[in-house]
Amino acid sequence: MIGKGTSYGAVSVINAMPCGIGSTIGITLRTTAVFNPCGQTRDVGISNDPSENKEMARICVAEAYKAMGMEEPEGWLLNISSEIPISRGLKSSSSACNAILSSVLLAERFDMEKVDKIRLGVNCARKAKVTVTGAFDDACGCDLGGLVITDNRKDTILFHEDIGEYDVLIYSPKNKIKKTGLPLEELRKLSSRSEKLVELAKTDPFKAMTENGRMIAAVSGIDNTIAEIALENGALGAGVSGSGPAVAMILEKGDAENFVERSGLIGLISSGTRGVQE
Ligand SMILES: Nc1ncnc2c1ncn2[C@@H]1O[C@H](COP(=O)(O)OP(=O)(O)OP(=O)(O)O)[C@@H](O)[C@H]1O
Ligand SMILES: O=C(O)C1=C[C@@H](O)[C@@H](O)[C@H](O)C1
Repeated sequence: MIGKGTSYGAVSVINAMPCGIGSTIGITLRTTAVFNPCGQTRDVGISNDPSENKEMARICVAEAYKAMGMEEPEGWLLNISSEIPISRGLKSSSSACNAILSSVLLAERFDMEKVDKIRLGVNCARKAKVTVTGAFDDACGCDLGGLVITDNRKDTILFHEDIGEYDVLIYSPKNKIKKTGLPLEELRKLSSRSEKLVELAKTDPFKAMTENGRMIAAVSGIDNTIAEIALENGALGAGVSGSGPAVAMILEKGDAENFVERSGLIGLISSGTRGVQE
């Protein structure tokens, strides 16, 4: 049977690299994976970025079969298609892990608890070395929606709540930032400042997002000017997402079009918050 899995994107409220606790807001950008166990070769296609590395996708398929206690078939076809640009800080790898695992489990008609599937995806990302902490915060934001705060050292959810509907605009430059070569030592020095944002995120996630973005941008040498322009023009929160270079902006529902006119910012990706999914 052919299996089709779907997951979504997320933007950062707190980057987990400094203190191990991270937070995200789920957004509506979508990733789809279609898995077909057939033939004699194992082929991966990433439609939105064909030259990207396929190792993580292969690991997801192998780990899904291991988790099901089944032998991986000799041949299969996997195609992933995503609205999320890769390696910009927009949780593309987490979303892809979730969608790929869902597609394989569905193809084999195998039931797995949602959070167990998310944890399996996080371990695939670790194995593929595309993450620093495992990014359980990102993976939960992508699959569960709403606002999540997680402890990535234990892969546990500390907080999960709906935040209502907002427009989300994203500035996603052409350059990619990979997980190798990040200033991890400098980022870890932000640990106590980052811990203070955890309580703030529960009551004012947009302010936490703004503060986090300023902190991460300063230490990583990423340009946060777009976020400051967005805030001057009425964004409720704005900042570098993940390790960048993308900048996410949260706006009142229905304000995106006027915001673009007011701010003069162009070439933004348009999305919205995604409500809590059980
Ligand atoms: N849509 C996708 N399909 C298949 N593999 C993907 C996809 N997105 C990411 N990957 C895998 O993850 C790697 C990129 O991981 P990286 O962590 O840099 O991206 P990201 O998840 O977009 O970034 P961030 O964690 O900062 O949000 C790619 O080289 C590829 O192996
Ligand atoms: O690779 C990681 O561990 C992470 C990547 C970024 O998206 C961060 O925002 C996230 O909190 C942790």
